[in-house]
Amino acid sequence: MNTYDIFKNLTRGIKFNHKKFKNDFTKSGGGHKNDDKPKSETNHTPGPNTTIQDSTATQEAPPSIKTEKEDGDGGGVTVLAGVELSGGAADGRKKKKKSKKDSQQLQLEQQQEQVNHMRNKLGISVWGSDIPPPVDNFDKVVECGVSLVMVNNLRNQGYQEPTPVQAQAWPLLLQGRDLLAAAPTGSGKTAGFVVPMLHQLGGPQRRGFRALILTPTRELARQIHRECGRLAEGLGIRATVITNVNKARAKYGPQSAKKIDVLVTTPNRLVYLLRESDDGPPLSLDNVEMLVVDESDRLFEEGGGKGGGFRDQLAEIYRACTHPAVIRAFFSATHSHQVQQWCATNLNNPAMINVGVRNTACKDVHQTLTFCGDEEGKLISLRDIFRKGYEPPVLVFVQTKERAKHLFRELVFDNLMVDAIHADRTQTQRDNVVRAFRERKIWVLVCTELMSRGIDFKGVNLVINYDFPPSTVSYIHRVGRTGRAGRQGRAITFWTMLDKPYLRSIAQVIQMSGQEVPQWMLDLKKPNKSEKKILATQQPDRGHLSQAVLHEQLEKKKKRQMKARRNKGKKRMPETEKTPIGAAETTTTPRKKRKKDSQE
Ligand SMILES: Nc1ncnc2c1ncn2[C@@H]1O[C@H](COP(=O)(O)OP(=O)(O)OP(=O)(O)O)[C@@H](O)[C@H]1O
Repeated sequence: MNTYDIFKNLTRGIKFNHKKFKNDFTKSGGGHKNDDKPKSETNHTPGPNTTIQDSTATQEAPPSIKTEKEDGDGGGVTVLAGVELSGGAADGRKKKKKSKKDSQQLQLEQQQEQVNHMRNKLGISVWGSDIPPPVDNFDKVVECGVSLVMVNNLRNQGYQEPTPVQAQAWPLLLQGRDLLAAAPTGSGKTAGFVVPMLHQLGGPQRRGFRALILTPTRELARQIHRECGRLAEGLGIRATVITNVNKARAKYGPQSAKKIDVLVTTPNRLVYLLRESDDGPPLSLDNVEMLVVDESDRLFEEGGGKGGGFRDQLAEIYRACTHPAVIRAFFSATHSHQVQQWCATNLNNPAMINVGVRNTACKDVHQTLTFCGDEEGKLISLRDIFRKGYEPPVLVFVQTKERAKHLFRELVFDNLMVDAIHADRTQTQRDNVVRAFRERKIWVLVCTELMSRGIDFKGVNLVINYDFPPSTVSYIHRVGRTGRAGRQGRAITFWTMLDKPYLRSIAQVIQMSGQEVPQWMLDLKKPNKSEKKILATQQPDRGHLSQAVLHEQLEKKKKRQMKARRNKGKKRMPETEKTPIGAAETTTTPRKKRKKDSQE
């Protein structure tokens, strides 16, 4: 290759600006063709836009290369489209950078548009910085680093794709972000935190508890424990649930606890164990890398457990998780402003996600409100539903454990295969009832608020709110025991005049989930502050569930009174020890009078 060839290659496409470099051009004898120039090249006739970098070279710009004029800027030398070298070189660089930036920006905007479209389709809203796109199929989940073993475990459960909450929560938690997630009942929140948790743990490490899941009830803790087991199959990770604190003390001692990676429990049991002080607490949370609070709004409530409310217990547990890089995740079907505020203040760059319309009932549940007049009317309506034919299993919610007992006694002779679950039953009884209901040995389960949250009974077809729920949050969770994982369900809520002040708010929740309610219910007066307070703090006095219950209670009362009278008779002092008649006044002087007398 001679010098000309080298020069030609180097200056290919370069244009010379005659006007700008006129003087230099004249000085160097411009216009004289180079003698070294090959014949073929000399045949080129420079056109008006043909640029010449040096008098020695004449080059026609290739069609792909833009000329200055095409660029609309008369000052520079164009080497490649949009890139100028001399004259306006700086401008050109800027322009190139700008257009590169523009195209990158455009690409980013297009990607964001696609992500937004996907989120809209899945009903996901997000808050926080750098939220990764949702993973809407299992291939993308594998791309995020989740092991094939775990994805196969998900497929073995019959799951075909992630649910919306999983699609958005998984990539966030896999990145180690703190998270607050709200998604409808039955939308797969459990796997939403269990999958990234198991991924985070990797495999067994014999370092003690490395993940902790808190739930408000023992039943829910057991259920989550079971799900952990199913999804951890083949990973070697072990999970446990605290069923008995006394056994737990021995079981989770310094040696044995090391084998178990995941602890699922209610806060009060854990706090009890953490407070053991003689030889230090029997279990340690120092190695917990992931803390999950399920039903987080419930666990932020002040009341709710022995030894302080849930919130105090949660704070104690939170303090005991001392690992510097602990990931914290809060999940619930109902969003609480209080939890959101707390998370925004106390978590590390938290992400917040919401699926569907906030604080509304699952849209797959067909909901109705039935006026029953009074308590007798409710019982008649209930029997009517059963008489007309129903598809078990059915959950019937009542206000208190006493009412659960009474309704059970009413229904037990109706040939319904009925049982009841409430806090007065022993843990073994509760476990047996839950098992029997899952196995369809029980068709109708009378229950209290205890069963309203989180419990996943497959295929519950009907929920009956026999007693009006105490709040919209309670309503959402109760009716959410049906219509799970995309199945259809039905919920009937009985009401009497006692419930009228609170009818409007429940009617609104039903309307928000896309269903029709009579306009007059929506037009009812809003409960005032004091009514709201009363509803939130005390249950309405509903009287007796039925005449039979009333009769039974009267009988019981009579028996109690008779027994008390008998006991009183037995306790009377023997005749000889009786106070002399004259002294009776002094011994029976009322306390108030005695005090007054002494003051005098
Ligand atoms: N990806 C999925 N595809 C299909 N079904 C799923 C999927 N993930 C979970 N499920 C099923 O959905 C049902 C409800 O899941 P889960 O109990 O986790 O709901 P949840 O959102 O926690 O409800 P709740 O708010 O009532 O606690 C379960 O039976 C579960 O097996």
